[in-house]
Amino acid sequence: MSHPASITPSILNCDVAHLATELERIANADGVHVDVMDNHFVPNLSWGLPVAEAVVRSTRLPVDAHLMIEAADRWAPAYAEAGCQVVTPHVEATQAPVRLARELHRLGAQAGLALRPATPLEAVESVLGELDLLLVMTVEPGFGGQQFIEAMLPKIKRARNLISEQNLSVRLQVDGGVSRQTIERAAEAGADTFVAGSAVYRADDALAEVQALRELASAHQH
Ligand SMILES: O=C(CO)[C@H](O)[C@H](O)COP(=O)(O)O
Ligand SMILES: [Fe+2]
Repeated sequence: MSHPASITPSILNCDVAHLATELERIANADGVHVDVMDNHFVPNLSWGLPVAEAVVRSTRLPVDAHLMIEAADRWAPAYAEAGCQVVTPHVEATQAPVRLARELHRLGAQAGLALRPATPLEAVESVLGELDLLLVMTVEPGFGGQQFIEAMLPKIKRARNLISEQNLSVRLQVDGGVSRQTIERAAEAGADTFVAGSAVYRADDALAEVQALRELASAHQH
């Protein structure tokens, strides 16, 4: 069974000079998605722990940290300590996903795990039971504003099947190119948690955009 559709806007391309105002624009969202990039795991540098802490302090919404960084085992626990509700390192960047998930739980956070588009689901199959959230990337990680990779839809379906077969309640998140044009197909395929960056922040009325995305997703969930 899917969870009710959650919309978690990415603040990657918001106006960081006005962080508090930008967070108010999405006050009706289900969470805030903070993209951490280290210019090694991905060819881009965004921000790290101090900004994640500032976001946690500046919103009442739960914060999910998407860690596009190497040495995830070394750095991910600090995001749990900073008050992020969900911490999502990449499976390609952790040596010990189970130990890391358990460490995140011990620190009071939920444990996520993300997959690059080219990483097969088999990489997480045996550790799904330790997770609260599985993130299937629908763009190559590194930049906002890219086009949704349609070829990820079968992977989302298989991820949903794996979660059901193992009788788990892991959230299935999609991230990258999610908009009114793509969210229905992602929901149909089995996603229940939707990151949308440019679609929300480029809208004149971000609150209305969040609501529209949620309604479209809900209408297409199984
Ligand atoms: O992880 C990411 C990029 O690596 C971002 O979360 C994602 O790109 C959101 O932006 P958009 O909705 O514009 O694609
Ligand atoms: Fe992200």
